[in-house]
Amino acid sequence: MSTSSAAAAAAWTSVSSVNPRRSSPAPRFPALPRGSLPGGLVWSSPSRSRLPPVAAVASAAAGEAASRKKLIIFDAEEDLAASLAKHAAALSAKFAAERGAFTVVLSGGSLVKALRKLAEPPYLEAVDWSKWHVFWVDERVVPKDHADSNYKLASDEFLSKVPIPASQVYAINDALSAEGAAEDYEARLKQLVKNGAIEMSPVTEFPKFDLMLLGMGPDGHVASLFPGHPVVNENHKWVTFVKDSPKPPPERITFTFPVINSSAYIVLVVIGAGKAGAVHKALSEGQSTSDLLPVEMVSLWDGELTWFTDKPAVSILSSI
Ligand SMILES: O=C(O)[C@H](O)[C@@H](O)[C@H](O)[C@H](O)COP(=O)(O)O
Repeated sequence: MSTSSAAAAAAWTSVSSVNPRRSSPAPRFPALPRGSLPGGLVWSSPSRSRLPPVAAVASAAAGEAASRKKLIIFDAEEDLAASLAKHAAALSAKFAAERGAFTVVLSGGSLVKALRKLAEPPYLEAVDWSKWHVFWVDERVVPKDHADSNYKLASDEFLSKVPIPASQVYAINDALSAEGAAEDYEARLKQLVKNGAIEMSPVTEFPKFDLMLLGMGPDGHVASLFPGHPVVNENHKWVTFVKDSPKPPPERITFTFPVINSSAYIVLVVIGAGKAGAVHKALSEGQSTSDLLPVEMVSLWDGELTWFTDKPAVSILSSI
C-alpha cells in the first residue's frame, strides 16, 4: 500500500458484521480512499447505522443539505435480505404514523427475491400492510400473467404472501400500447396525488414516493433508463416508455429521473460480480458529467439513498 493510500485507509473504519450468527472478519478496503466516493462518503460504525446487521457502512451528506448517501456491503445475501426487511418495516411504521400511507415502488430483477423476509415473522404480523400502496418504477409491456411481467414476479414472490389490499397495488394497464400504458400510469399517479395517497415534493413539484426499491443492471441502468437512451433526459413527464430496451423485452414503461430523484428513500440493491464494473464507475471520483451511467444520475433532492451491496459487487473497489 502506498503512503497516501495507507493514510486514506486510516480514514475508513471497517466494522464486523453485527449479525450474531456470523463471526466473519470485517471486510477491508485498504486502498479505497475517502475521496474516491462521490459526496465524500466515509465509513461509519454500525451504531450510527439504522440498518443492522451490516458488514460495513459508509455514509455521507451528499451535495444538497438534506440528501444523504450510504453504502452497505453485506457478507451474504441472507444478511442483505434481513436488513432490507428491517429497513422497509421501519419506514413503513414511520410513514404510516406520519401520514397514514406508505408508498413503495418496486423494480424487477433480483431485488424482488431480496424482499422475501418481509413476508416472514416478525414482519408479516408487525407491518401494517393496509397502509401500503405499491407501484412499479418500470414495467415490461406484456400481459400481467406473462413470465416477463414485473407485476407477476412481485406477485408470485412477495405480494401474494402479504395482506396488502388489492386496490392498493397499481399494476400497469396491460391492454394498452407502451405509450398508452405510460400515459395511463401517469394519469393514475396524478389522481393518487390528488386524493393524498402519494405526496408531492414541494421542491421539485414531482411526486415524492416514500420508498423506492431499485436494482441496477451490469450496464449501469436503473428502472428502464438505459445508458445513452434519450429518455434518461426526460425532465417533464412522470412516466415514459421505451420500445427499444437493450434488455429484453424491448417495450417498457418507466418512471423518469425527476420522479426517482424526488423520493424520500431509495434502496439500490446491487449484488454480484457482474455489477462490479458499473459500481466502480459509479463510486469513483472524477466522473465527467457527459458520460454518466443512469445509476450515477440517481441523486435525491431531499432524501436518503442507500446502496445495499455485497463483496463481489464492490470487488473492483476493494482491489484498487
Ligand atoms: O424490469 C427490469 O428489467 C428492472 O426493473 C431492471 O431495472 C432491473 O432492476 C435491473 O436490470 C437489475 O436487475 P437484476 O438485479 O436482476 O440484475
